[in-house]
Amino acid sequence: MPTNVKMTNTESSARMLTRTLATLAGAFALVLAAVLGVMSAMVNDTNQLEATRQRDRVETALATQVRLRQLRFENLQAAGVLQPILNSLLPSVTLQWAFAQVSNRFLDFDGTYLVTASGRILAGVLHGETATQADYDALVRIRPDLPGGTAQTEPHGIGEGPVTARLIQNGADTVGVMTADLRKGEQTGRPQFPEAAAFIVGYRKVTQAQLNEIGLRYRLPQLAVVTERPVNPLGRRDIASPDGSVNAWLSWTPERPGDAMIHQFAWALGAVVLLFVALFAYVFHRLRSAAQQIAARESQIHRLAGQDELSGLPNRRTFDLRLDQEIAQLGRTKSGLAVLLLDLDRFKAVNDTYGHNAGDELIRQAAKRLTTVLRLGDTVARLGGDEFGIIQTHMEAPNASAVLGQRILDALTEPFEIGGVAVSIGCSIGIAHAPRDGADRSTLLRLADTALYQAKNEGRNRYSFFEPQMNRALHLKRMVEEDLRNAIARDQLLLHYQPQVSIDGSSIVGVEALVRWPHPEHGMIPPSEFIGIAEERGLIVPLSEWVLRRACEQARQWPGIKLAVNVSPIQFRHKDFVASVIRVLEETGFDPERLELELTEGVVVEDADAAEAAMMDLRAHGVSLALDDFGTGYSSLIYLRRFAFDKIKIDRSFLEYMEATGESAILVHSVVHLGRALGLRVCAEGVETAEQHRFLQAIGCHELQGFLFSKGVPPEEIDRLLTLDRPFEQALAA
Ligand SMILES: Nc1nc2c(ncn2[C@@H]2O[C@@H]3COP(=O)(O)O[C@H]4[C@@H](O)[C@H](n5cnc6c(=O)[nH]c(N)nc65)O[C@@H]4COP(=O)(O)O[C@H]3[C@H]2O)c(=O)[nH]1
Repeated sequence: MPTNVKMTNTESSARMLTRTLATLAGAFALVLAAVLGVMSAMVNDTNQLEATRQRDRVETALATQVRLRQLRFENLQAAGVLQPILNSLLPSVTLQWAFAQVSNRFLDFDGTYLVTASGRILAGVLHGETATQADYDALVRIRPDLPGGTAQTEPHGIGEGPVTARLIQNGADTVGVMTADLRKGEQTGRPQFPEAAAFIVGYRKVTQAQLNEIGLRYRLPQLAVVTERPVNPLGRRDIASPDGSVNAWLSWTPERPGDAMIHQFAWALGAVVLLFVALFAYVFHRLRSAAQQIAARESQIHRLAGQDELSGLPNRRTFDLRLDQEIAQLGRTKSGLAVLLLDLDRFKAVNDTYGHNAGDELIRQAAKRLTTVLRLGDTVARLGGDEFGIIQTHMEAPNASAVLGQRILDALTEPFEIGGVAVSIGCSIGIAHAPRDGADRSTLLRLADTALYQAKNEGRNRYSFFEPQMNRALHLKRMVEEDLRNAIARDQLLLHYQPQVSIDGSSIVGVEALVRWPHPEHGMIPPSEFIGIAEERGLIVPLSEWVLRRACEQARQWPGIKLAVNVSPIQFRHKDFVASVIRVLEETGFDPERLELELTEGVVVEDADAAEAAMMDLRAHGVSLALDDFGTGYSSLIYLRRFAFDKIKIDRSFLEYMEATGESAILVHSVVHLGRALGLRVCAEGVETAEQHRFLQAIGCHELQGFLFSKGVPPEEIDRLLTLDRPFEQALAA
């Protein structure tokens, strides 16, 4: 929000505190985030490193298994056990026997085969028994790169040199298949001929017991073969199926030393965070109390200096002192002085709409403008809220305060820019003169206040001078207000009802409730004299609720006709208005379809959106709406279209002048046509003559109301009229 006025010290202290705290909180959050970030990175790195190591250990474990077998071969060769089998062309029975000895004693496979390079078995042992070519061929189907298989490649897999192995998933079984190439290494000197033994092929089914043992030895927790792919790539190793696809995995649970570390140090970390929080809370507390002390001292200084903190203007105390001083000077100079009391119009609306900061800014800007319109020696003070006081001194010319009043109005009606929004307000000013109206402070202030009240009543955005009759009028109003309050509380008001009649005058289609106040001393007071006061003095809401409740109770006994009730704009704008109507309808059991609320244009002019919402709400509950006094205000077509009234009531002033001026007749004619075109019912008010009746009937008006048929009458009279067949026959015949 742009601010042209210097910030007060209280504000600067508060802002300083907020900024310091924000910086502190930011630094704290940064340090904490950095510590947590570093720790998390460390934990991740450690976990990752260990997982990679584990992965390597799996490969080592598998390679070691192969290396173990290779060593055995080397030992067998070194011991000369293999030579006789390989070099001599033994008869097959002898070869089988010799090979069985070797494989049983030195090789721990489920099946072992001595095969030629083309895959023919020379000897074989399967589970301790003699194996056949078919047994070997079954193994070749699992691993086609074995001698005699369809794959063209050399046997390969885990391990280097003559002995290699592979893990294969065959159905539900995991099998380790190993080949030892007898042609490599020691055997290279051996004579080669096609049917010579070229490979020893062994296979073994992998069991969980073996995996457990390997897992234990190589620190690979839960090492197992699984058929569901483990998510963590560092916790699995593919096991290919014979066709090359991968549907099984060697899986283990990677160890997470980083997590273990964090668990171990969690308490220490918690303690550090707690320490930081405690430190932050302590600094926060110290800073806040320091700022509060500064603010309290500053405001004390302001008060002692007689200054209003928000606006920077003198405060009420200074204003009073200066006024006393100026009044004391009056006798010595010939010139008078004026006291101006000023209220900002619509200040509350700005505060409510844009918030308190906007309200404060408005006060500051208004204060600044006020100081610019004053002459040297005059005083402007902020008396509280949106109220300002001005002492105008050295008034040689009697109209000087009118000139100042106008200057103030001009200055304050210029739009203000608040938070980038142009805000228009106005002000009301009450002026009292000394010594003419009074010569002491309290009298002058009271009279200026009376004049201010008058200015507001006359429609705001104006200045009023105090005049002696204002006192009397005010006194009268206060008296009426008091009496009216009592009359409502003691149920002393009455309702009269004026019939609304069908266009041919034959029957009553509705009644309009009209409030009456039989005053014990002043007799019957008409509503035109007290509704305004009730609106001004905040009595309209209880009064209206009383009227609606009583009308609903009494009209319950008149089935089939409408009940029209007047609604004051102030009452309508009350936030609980719709709720109170619905509540009264429920409590009295009155049919909402029979209730018609008469609204004036004033209702919709000020806040059209809120009015529309309330009207929709009422209509949704079945209540109908009539636009009263049509023709006296804006008579805007827009209202008729937008607000979906059910009925318009042509103001009685039109009928009054109809006979005198042809123009009124044309207007009435037009309004009836307009109403009909918009699909509304049209009721003419103030029908006093049979001629008016005939005219309205001829132009297509729907309903009539007026003294020709009946005045507002007590409910008993409506009872009687409703029993008659053609209640107004006589009146119409006259
Ligand atoms: N000269 C003449 N006058 C006629 C004729 N027909 C009706 N009137 C008068 O015109 C007024 C019609 O009410 P309104 O326009 O709503 O005007 C009403 C309405 O605005 C207000 N009012 C009355 N009762 C209530 C109420 O309960 N609540 C509120 N908010 N306002 C009310 O006071 C106004 C005046 O009410 P009333 O004095 O009862 O005056 C009534 C009625 O007596 C006629 O043919 N000739």
